[in-house]
Amino acid sequence: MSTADLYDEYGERLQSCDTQFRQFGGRRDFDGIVATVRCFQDNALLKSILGTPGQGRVLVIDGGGSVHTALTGDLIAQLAVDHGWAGLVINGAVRDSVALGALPLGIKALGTNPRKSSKTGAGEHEVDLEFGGAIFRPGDHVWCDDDGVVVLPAAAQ
Ligand SMILES: O=C([O-])CC(=O)C(=O)O
Repeated sequence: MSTADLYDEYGERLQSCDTQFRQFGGRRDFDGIVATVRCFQDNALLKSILGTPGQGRVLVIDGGGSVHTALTGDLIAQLAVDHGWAGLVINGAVRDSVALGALPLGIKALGTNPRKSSKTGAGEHEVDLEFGGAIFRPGDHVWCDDDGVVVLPAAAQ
């Protein structure tokens, strides 16, 4: 179902994220149960999460809107594919964008930067995130397509 059709069905029970993401993955329509991570210019934590079974979930990554460093490149995205993740929603940047477009993974992000992120592991996993006027809680359902990113709270399902 498209995000617009979902909005028509659920109305304001559905949250629509105002952030104007770009599409980078080889899958433009993707959805799944939300997992979350918050990290700022550091991608060791999200890499470790994407190395665990995704079971069709979407990892929502709040990088604080920074496009100063790339939070994901082709190696981390391939790790996500190999572990069964449906997609990534990144409030931050990616790199290796041409290679990302060839992967069977949804990837929404703000933009690109070739600069690497640090690898300290700083960040928080499975916390509630808020950006673009939407709240992403672990266990919610998120849908993404060319029109946007919408979230249905687990409580409204
Ligand atoms: O290692 C990194 O920081 C990200 C990266 O380039 C990749 O996933 O290929």
